[in-house]
Amino acid sequence: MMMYVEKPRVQEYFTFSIAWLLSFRASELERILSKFGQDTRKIERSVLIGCSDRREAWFALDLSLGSLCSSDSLQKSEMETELQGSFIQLRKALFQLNEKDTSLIFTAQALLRWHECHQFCGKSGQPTQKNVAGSKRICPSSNMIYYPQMSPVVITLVSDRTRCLLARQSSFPKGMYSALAGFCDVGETLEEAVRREVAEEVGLEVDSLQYSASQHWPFPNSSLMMACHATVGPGQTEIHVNSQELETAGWFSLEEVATALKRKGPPSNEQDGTIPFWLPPKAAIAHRLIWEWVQKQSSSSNLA
Ligand SMILES: NC(=O)C1=CN([C@@H]2O[C@H](COP(=O)(O)OP(=O)(O)OC[C@H]3O[C@@H](n4cnc5c(N)ncnc54)[C@H](OP(=O)(O)O)[C@@H]3O)[C@@H](O)[C@H]2O)C=CC1
Ligand SMILES: [Mg+2]
Repeated sequence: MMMYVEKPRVQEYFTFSIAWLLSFRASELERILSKFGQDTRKIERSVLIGCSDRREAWFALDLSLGSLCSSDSLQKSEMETELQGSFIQLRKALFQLNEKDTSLIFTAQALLRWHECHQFCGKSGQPTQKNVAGSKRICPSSNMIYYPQMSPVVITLVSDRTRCLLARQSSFPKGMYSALAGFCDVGETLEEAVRREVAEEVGLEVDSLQYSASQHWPFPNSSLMMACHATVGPGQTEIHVNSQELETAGWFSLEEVATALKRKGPPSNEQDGTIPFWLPPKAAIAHRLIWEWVQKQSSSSNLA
């Protein structure tokens, strides 16, 4: 993926690097596209993702190898040399990006993927056309207008007031645990979705819940993550893991969670070959929920 900044007259472009985003002017991007045998009109596929403090409009363009050049690794390394950066999987980049860049890249990823998957009108079957900003697609044949969609998702950190419940899906990186998450069903409120998801995934009945914060999340498609803290009553802590949804789940103490929170990214194996458990990066709202819980528990244990 590559991003660029558009000023009223001058354009600059960004590309993913290992630790930062690089910027290029429009003329430079045109040169790069030409050099790699690409049609410079591909710039029209870019989407508006934000604007700088100096009121420069920022656009993003997908330069991933699948969309731009053949998958041969020579092209990839040539492009990395040309751009003086490195392609990196977006999820891995989350451990290195700051909050502002993460938000820009999440928007870019979500919008670019949405356009890629909504090329045709569901009513007429005809091709749809992107507007300049990329905020919608229009079908000239049926006049249908399509706007980018987001799915509402609840994410809940359940606590029994002394421990918190963390779980892992088999698709998570080895050793990583997170809070419980799930898509809201049509017709559900946020509160109903939290209660249903917690009951479905670990068989617990939530007795109180408190909203914390929200986050846009672009994996695998655009979601609006709504994060909550929930508690279960004493004597209501027996977990029944739904093995179709989760690999495992368990209660963790304040000390265990506080230690895991200090680990930055996947830790190395212990001497016996096991991996100490670790938590999602700061860019994920799960991290915030867990951090908030640690803060609250620490201050109440200091008061005790
Ligand atoms: N930012 C963060 O901190 C975190 C974000 N997440 C995100 O939360 C999201 C939900 O978590 P997850 O546990 O997977 O959700 P669920 O527990 O709801 O399980 C996923 C299943 O829900 C069904 N489903 C219902 N509606 C949708 C929809 N709109 N899109 C896709 N699947 C749907 C699918 O089932 P079927 O196959 O039967 O159709 C899918 O396999 C994920 O996108 C995940 O990346 C998760 C944890 C942390
Ligand atoms: Mg889930």
